[in-house]
Amino acid sequence: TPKQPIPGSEPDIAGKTFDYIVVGGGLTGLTVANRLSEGSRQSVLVLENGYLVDDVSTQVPSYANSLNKALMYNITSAPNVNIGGQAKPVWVGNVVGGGSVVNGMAFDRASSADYDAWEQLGNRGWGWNGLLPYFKKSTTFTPPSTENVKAWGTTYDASYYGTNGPIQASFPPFDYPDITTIWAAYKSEGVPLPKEHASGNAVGAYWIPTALQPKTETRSDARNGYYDPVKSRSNLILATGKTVNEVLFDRGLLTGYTAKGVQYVSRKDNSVAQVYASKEVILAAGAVFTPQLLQLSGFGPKDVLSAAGVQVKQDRPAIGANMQDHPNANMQFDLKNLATPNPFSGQDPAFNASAWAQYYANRTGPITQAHGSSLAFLSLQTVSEKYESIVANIKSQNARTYLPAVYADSKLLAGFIKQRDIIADLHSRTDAAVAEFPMVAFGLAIGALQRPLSRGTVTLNSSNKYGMPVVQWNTFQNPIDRQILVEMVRWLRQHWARPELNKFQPVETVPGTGETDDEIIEALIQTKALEASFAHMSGSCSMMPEAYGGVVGSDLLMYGVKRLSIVDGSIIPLVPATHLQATMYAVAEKAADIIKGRNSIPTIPSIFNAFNFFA
Ligand SMILES: Cc1cc2nc3c(=O)[nH]c(=O)nc-3n(C[C@H](O)[C@H](O)[C@H](O)COP(=O)(O)OP(=O)(O)OC[C@H]3O[C@@H](n4cnc5c(N)ncnc54)[C@H](O)[C@@H]3O)c2cc1C
Repeated sequence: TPKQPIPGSEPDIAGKTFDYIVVGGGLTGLTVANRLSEGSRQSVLVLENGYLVDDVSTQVPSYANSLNKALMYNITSAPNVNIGGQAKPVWVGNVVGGGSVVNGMAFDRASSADYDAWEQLGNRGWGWNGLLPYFKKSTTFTPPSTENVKAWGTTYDASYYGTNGPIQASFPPFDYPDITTIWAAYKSEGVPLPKEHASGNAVGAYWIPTALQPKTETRSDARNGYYDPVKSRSNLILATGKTVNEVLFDRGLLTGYTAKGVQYVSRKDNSVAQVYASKEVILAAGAVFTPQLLQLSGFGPKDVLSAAGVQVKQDRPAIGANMQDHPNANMQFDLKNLATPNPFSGQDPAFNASAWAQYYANRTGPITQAHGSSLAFLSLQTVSEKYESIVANIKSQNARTYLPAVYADSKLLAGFIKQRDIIADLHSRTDAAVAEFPMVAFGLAIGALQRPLSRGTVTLNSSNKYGMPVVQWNTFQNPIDRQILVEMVRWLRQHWARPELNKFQPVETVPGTGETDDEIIEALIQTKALEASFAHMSGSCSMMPEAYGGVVGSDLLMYGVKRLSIVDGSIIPLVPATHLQATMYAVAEKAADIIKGRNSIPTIPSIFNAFNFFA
């Protein structure tokens, strides 16, 4: 059971002014705060809703195999008619470190094509080449041990990783024996086997590191990587248990809206206070709460704001649109003859006790493992013989048909059409993945769709604007997403019928039935095996040109206002085919450089500034 959170000290911040205010002390917020407070010249305040939590559930890798609900928000999505009216949990960390403290610890990247797509969407400098230095800067890589390589055949190329970044990427000194059999099936299947997925070629079956501190075999996260080592800096203040509920603006006749600070509620006593930023307010509240905060502040679709009783400052349909994730089918196979140990061995109290004793004695054994180190990300060509017709259908669809109502906005629609063209291209290629199949040593066979065409929304709750926002993924609104997921189910069925896996005598139990597309989807719905999310919410305040429905530009400044930037998962314009954390560390590192760069320019005398001569 997690220990009670530590409220920490209550810094005296109310009414004060800082150079930067960072809203959200999660993965990206702590990364940016660390870098901006380097050199002790700039003051940085981080306001985080959660608390500092130190306990076994946040540190020991095997805990990452279950959901740490105590440290997450309690949110359920809106019901979705396309998945049988089901509402799904929305997983977001509510703790200092955010998602990095509760996530599954998988530490991987997408292919270069996924990031180059961001640049193609009009974001100069945000392609693979622009991000690679920041992937490196954020990370320290420790290669797998010689024994590990010998036992499992782990491959890697250290040159694509960093050597002294705050986040530790390493390999647990353990895997289950059956993983070798699972790998044998992939190898004989003829899928690509890249030596190192982090090279920009992340298509095929490959080994990935875990966000894991190799000396202690404990979680490496934004809290212990980016905050703890610098928390004594006098110019960096973290205030926990603070819920920011409004960005405050000055409004000048000629200058428009300029962010000047934020308002927050202290969870301890419900008191309300304001703090001010002289340089920038930086939003890092994540893809669910950043759009909510902007809408609470008067920026968003005007019907949504009005319905919730928020005065509209700017009608901005794009804020809360373009939301993406990785919807997935959780198939299950009953497997016989699992080797020992296997992921169920921990149910035996004696085995469990010895595993913990081994972990405490020498940091080895099953407790060191989170979700494992083996993944398969495959292209559409590998997954489906119908790939050509699927791509043709994407191109010939009327783009507006399968989008939420807010896409009546012509800019949002233009952005979607541009994204759709890129998706069609990536779906037709072999150097970008469309499907993830995590490799595990038991019968859970997940297929996660990597580049959906359906678009979700995050909007204020009209009956309680300060309550949890309405998250609607609109999973499968676009029938092509559904079709590809069905093809992935078929691919998994063929995979489990392979001779290399015969020893398990696999019997599909979930969904267990279904031959046609409709039958498969219906069976997945009935068995509650369809999930809307891989906890990879992104895109809800996208970085794109304004003409494409972007909310921030490639400088991360929000359009239409001044001194307000966004650095979290909401800026991802097109969700990449990967788990998100390594990407978000790189994004936040790059964001910090951009923000530092623009604020080190000598200040223009205010008289000129007021008239916007140099803007
Ligand atoms: C259960 C789970 C499993 C995951 N598994 C993996 C994985 O295995 N590998 C991987 O690569 N990625 C994984 N991820 C995804 C990854 O952790 C996220 O993409 C990443 O944390 C996003 O970073 P962020 O900074 O955008 O948001 P977050 O890390 O979520 O940070 C946002 C922070 O803002 C705070 N906040 C929100 N609203 C307010 C407000 N109004 N006022 C003050 N503070 C606020 C939140 O409490 C939170 O701490 C997982 C995520 C989850 C939740």
